Amino acid sequence: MKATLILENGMTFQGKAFGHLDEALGEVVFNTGMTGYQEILTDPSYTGQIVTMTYPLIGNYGINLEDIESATPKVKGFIVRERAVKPNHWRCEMDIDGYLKQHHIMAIEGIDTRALTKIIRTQGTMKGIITIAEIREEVIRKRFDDFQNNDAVKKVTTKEVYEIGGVGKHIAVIDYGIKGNIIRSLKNRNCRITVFPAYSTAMEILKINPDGILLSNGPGDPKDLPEITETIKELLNKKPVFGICLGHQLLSLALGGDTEKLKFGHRGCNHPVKDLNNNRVYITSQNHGYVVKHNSLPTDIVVSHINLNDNSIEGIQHKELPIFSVQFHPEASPGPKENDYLFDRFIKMMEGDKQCQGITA
Ligand SMILES: NC(=O)CC[C@H](N)C(=O)O
Repeated sequence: MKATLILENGMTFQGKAFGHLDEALGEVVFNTGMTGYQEILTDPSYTGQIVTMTYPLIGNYGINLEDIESATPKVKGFIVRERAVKPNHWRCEMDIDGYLKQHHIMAIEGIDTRALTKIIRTQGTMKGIITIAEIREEVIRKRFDDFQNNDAVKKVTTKEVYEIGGVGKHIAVIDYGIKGNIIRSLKNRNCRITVFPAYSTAMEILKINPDGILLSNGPGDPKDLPEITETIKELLNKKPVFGICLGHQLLSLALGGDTEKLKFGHRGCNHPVKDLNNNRVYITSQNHGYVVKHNSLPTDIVVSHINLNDNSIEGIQHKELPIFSVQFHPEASPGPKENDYLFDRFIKMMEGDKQCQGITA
């Protein structure tokens, strides 16, 4: 069945529908990962976004029910150059078409994703619609004008507090739309984990007397979450804090910093980041559209990580207190696993290891 991708700038692309045959409206972003489409589809940080994959063949190893980052796909829509119709892998349980159909996610294939990515890179991230219908110009305009994504965290956060047993450090994890591998990374380190809904109060969180607090990744603009930022302010100074992606952005706002939107974001598995603690360059997994602004942070905070592609801030650390955060994904999934040393750093920090606590530049 024919389908059209309509961009906010008026450009259209013709392709073929797959997955749920209907319509999807969202912010069009691109991901440069060559593999990892399952993890990408199910990463809650993509809530409200239509993801286009720059790698030209998607779906070739099919879908299994292990490599998922949350129970269901969270992308609003999916764009590929070519969909593999006959997946082949020993763990493959179904094909991508059936999977997206089952979860009502609209997708389009046959799109020149290279041209589309170039448009986004030059003009910036913009909204888009994928549809099998003919929609009138005014209706399209109205849909774009009405589109909002500021309640995305509310949609994906856990509704209830839940606990995962363990004999190690007790971590209060605040779920803004958490990826499964963050939990697995803590579990692998024997942590006892209590997961809280995004809008939990500082009192509720501190009541369990955790050894440390992890602020998770999540969708949307951190500035749409002033209440959460206030809660984080109340947590600072009380417990060691580790923030990842949205958690890093919210922590930065709570510390008095500022964030802004990147032109087209960072989404992929091979972004070079320098850890200024040890001067090593790591290859990181990324998925974000917002970033902490340079020179916006108070003097007791140092920039600990820098993106080597565009020099943007990739991590911060408090000079005195056990507080640090990164913009990229130490839990990988998809992408290189070489950054999971940061979970070890968090554990050491909770054990009172001062060396992990702030760099003196
Ligand atoms: N992965 C994330 O946590 C993304 C953070 C935020 N939603 C952004 O796009 O910048």
